Amino acid sequence: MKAVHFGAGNIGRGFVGVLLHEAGYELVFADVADALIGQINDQDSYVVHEVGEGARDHEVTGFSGVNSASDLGGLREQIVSADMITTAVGPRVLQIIAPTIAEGLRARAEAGVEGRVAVMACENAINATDGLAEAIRAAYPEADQVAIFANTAVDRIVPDQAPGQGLDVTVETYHEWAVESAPFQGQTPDVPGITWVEDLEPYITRKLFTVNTGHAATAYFGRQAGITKISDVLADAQVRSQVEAVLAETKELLVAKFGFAPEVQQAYVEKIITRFTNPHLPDTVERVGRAPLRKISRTERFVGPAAELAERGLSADALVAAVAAALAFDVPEDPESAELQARLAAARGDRQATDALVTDLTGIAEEHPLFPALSEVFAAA
Ligand SMILES: NC(=O)c1ccc[n+]([C@@H]2O[C@H](COP(=O)([O-])OP(=O)(O)OC[C@H]3O[C@@H](n4cnc5c(N)ncnc54)[C@H](O)[C@@H]3O)[C@@H](O)[C@H]2O)c1
Ligand SMILES: O=P(O)(O)OC[C@@H](O)[C@@H](O)[C@H](O)[C@H](O)CO
Repeated sequence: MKAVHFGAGNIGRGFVGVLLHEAGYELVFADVADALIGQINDQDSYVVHEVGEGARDHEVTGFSGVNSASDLGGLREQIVSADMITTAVGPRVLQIIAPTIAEGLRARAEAGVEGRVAVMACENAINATDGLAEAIRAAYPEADQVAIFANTAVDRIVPDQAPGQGLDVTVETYHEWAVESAPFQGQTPDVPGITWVEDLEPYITRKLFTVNTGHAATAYFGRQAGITKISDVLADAQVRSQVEAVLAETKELLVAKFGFAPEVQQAYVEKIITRFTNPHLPDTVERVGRAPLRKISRTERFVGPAAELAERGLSADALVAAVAAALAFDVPEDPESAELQARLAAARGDRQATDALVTDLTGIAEEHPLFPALSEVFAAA
């Protein structure tokens, strides 16, 4: 069995790669980072080091790399003979890789390969595979004849890796990979690390609006407090209470929307806070806060739940405070942070312009009940 995995970064090597290797898959990493692909092809193995309680090392072997920008022929060949295609490239990159996957699927159909290849986007976004599938179908309308598309939710904290570590990856012990089973019609691939679920929506929404909402709030409030390491941030009593207030709001929504028992959701929140405070995990507010434009967008971890709370007449004050902290995320090396700061600077002092920015960046229109609160924080930014 062979899996082609797009994105040989933290989650690619430290999560999807190791679970597929342990399920017996040969791995082909596709990435645009030439030096990384060179390293992958030079090495026979790498190690995934878990840190924290119950940690152990996992050796990954049986992999190769293909440069998906410069070796389109090689990539196409790999897709023709793959049993699975996974991605961990970032939600906004899916549109970029879709035409390449479409080409591979077309070649697969032309070669008459039997069996459909499973395509699963492993990104922090609701229904990421649906978006990828739509873009693939736009380039190759017969894609469903050769591929099965399934949405997933992936959860494992994998920080940026220290330079000089080669391909080895340091990760937390915890991991969860939930995938919707329905598209496979009873024939789900045999991957012991995957939890198959009939309805993914509660899983992915709860993951995004608890783990990622809490994580991003920790990063933005933590950076404002001048703290760099994620595990240090929650030792600050004020930041901790801000993060807890944010998670109390998303808890209220998740309990009301999906019927999770309040005590079960509270236990989930507490477990997640323990994961954030793992002192052995070298994670930073800059990594966790990366791409703030994506993180304050309409369906994402702050505005997504805040909008639904406001529509239900419930408070979203803590989430709005987290958006305010996100607007203060000024990290010039992060392209989205640089763009955010430039756009805020251009609008500053002009209420019409800052209000227009609210709608442009968060997708919240003037008539929405969340608009007045967002209007205030954008005007103050
Ligand atoms: N790191 C985590 O803790 C974590 C956990 C769960 C989910 N995720 C999600 O996984 C995805 C990847 O995150 P990450 O932390 O591994 O990021 P990363 O930056 O470590 O890895 C992304 C990789 O994608 C590659 N890439 C970029 N554009 C590409 C393209 N056009 N074609 C092929 N490869 C391309 C990059 O070169 C890089 O190697 C994101 O959606 C993220 O939200 C991350
Ligand atoms: O990857 P992002 O940028 O969507 O979010 C940053 C972190 O919150 C994220 O990578 C978490 O570590 C991960 O989602 C945990 O499962």
